Amino acid sequence: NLQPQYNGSYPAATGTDAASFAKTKFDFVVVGGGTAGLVLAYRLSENPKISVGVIEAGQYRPDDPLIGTPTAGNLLGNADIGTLLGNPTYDWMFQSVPQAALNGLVIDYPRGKVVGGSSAINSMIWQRASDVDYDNWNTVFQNGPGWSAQGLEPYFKRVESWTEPELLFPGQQRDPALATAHGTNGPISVSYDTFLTDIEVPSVAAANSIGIPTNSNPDGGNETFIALTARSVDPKTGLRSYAGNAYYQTAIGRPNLKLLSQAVVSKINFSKSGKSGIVATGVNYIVGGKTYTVSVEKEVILAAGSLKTPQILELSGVGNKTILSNLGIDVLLDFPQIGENLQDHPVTLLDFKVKDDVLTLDRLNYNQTYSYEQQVLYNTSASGAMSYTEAVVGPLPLQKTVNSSTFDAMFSNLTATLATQQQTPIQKVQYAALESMVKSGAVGWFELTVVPSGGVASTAANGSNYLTSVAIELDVLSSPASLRTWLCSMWLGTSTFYHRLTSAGQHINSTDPTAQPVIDPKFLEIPWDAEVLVHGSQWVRKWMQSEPIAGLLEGEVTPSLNVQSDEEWDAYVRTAVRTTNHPLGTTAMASRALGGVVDPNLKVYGLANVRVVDAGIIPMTIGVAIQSTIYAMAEKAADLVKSTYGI
Ligand SMILES: Cc1cc2nc3c(=O)[nH]c(=O)nc-3n(C[C@H](O)[C@H](O)[C@H](O)COP(=O)(O)OP(=O)(O)OC[C@H]3O[C@@H](n4cnc5c(N)ncnc54)[C@H](O)[C@@H]3O)c2cc1C
Repeated sequence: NLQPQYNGSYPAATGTDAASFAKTKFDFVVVGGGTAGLVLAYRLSENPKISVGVIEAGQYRPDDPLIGTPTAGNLLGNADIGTLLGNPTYDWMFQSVPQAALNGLVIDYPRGKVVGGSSAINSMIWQRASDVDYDNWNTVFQNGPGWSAQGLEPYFKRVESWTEPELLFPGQQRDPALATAHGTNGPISVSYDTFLTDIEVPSVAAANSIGIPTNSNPDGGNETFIALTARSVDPKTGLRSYAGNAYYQTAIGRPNLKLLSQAVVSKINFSKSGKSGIVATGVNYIVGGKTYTVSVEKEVILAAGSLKTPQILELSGVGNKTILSNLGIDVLLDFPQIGENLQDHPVTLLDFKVKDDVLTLDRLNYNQTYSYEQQVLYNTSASGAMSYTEAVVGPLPLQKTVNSSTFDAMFSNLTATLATQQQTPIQKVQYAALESMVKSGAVGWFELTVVPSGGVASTAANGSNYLTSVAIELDVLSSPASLRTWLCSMWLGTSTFYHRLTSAGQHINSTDPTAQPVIDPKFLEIPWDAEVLVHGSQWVRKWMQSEPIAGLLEGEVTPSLNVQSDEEWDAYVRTAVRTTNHPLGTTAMASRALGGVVDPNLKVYGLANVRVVDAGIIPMTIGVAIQSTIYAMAEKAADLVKSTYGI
């Protein structure tokens, strides 16, 4: 059985405590030691004259094998060493409110609660979106050319230490442009799987056989089609490379950087309005039931994630005045857009039983000899099944998965739906951008992924092998329509992502800073979203029925071939939707006129010295998984802060 390799004790000390932290003079206080927060902490504290304090609710767990070992915490949900998701040591374990369009289904929202944040618990897929997604931040959301594909490119590179792939998928060429797209000197190690199960290559070949080509350079500005995806794993050690070890641990000795773990920030304190807005003077945080206050000389940087940063603003009196007044919170700044515009990538899973002699990761769970051999291999050479992360991703243009009459019918339904909706200014431009993107066929609308194990969409029978295919909607219209989807596979499984335009949001309904906010992604409230998932799931079935993957499968388990008509698929999809864990947009970076919350310098409108740097600032879903984008944004944010103060 898999055993943890670490014999130290948790939580590890970070060299400060609640009382001494409160007495320290900080130029910057970063709220949230997660993905973006630790990039800021690392970069700002490069200057020894600048003092940086980070407050993180979770524990500091360096060298934790559950975080470090790629297959341990996520894929092997039933491994003896435990799981990351659904484990309160690592996960806030949020849940959505019952979803009206999903017959009251409640969606689990895992979020990292540990030094490193969600980068410590995520699936490590490392993708960059098509240029148009970033260019929209400049043109559509009016943030200026610095926020464009070209403006962000140096920051994507600054994050990465990229190693080229050893293995190639069917149809993949060695493209020198893939290397040019990546950086080689940054903190995060970016590499490719060196171990594959028996599932990936036949899956890619099957996609090729039904008209989906392999993209040899998905990171060079065009994300579309099937590719060998990069991952945030150090190829030398086989360990997850994340904000905790790549950024924080390498800066931990700096005397001007202090990180207080296991402390929950409850509010920002403000003084009277200055010339450029209301001035933050510091933050309150709670440790062991006691509230402490730390003051700040220059800025408070909120990096608590898209589901927590709005909560802290609202608890501090900055938000929708009706919500705040109802809770007895003094309103400092009425700002109804805070916590709105929640967007996410929904996903639907299909799973398939795989023939007994075909290798999937299930073997690690039911065959102790194999599991032991693989652990030895991992410990001695950082390779083998324990080093695996999902390798096959494919953001597909909608036109590749539905025929032109279905495409046209979907659009006329969408137009009819939108005609009945009142759209906010930001939703209007989001919809226009999404319409133009989907029609161009230049971006993925749903993404397929193959997960070579079971137990995700249905309960795995012991000793059997599975694959789950995932259909993820990528571009979703939040408040009226969801447009883009991601399809994945793993026992070969399927999931879906999308760009959404619904008045989805997340707000407080309690003054307790430890209470979870009300999270309402409003999944599938726009019929378009359900249609995308239905057609995406149907496409995944067709894919899995194509050779050479079909020959490895015993058959479809979930939803099963009993589901055939569009109506049956629709009913299935509404029971099966989950999140792919990419909530964003709740403090959108956009012009004030559009209803943005932060300006292009990431400063909250109306506040003199509070910035937000986390997934919440992304104004609209992008066509890929979002971690590399968040790291790049945070690197750029550090430059913006430095240039503000000439440091
Ligand atoms: C299960 C899962 C799988 C994912 N898989 C992938 C993937 O494969 N590829 C990909 O690209 N993306 C993936 N993502 C998404 C990606 O990891 C996240 O979007 C990204 O890490 C979020 O970064 P962030 O800085 O916005 O927030 P986070 O990294 O979540 O950081 C927020 C931090 O703030 C802390 N915090 C919150 N509130 C408070 C408070 N009041 N006081 C003190 N601290 C607080 C939190 O504990 C946390 O550490 C996944 C996410 C999850 C959860």
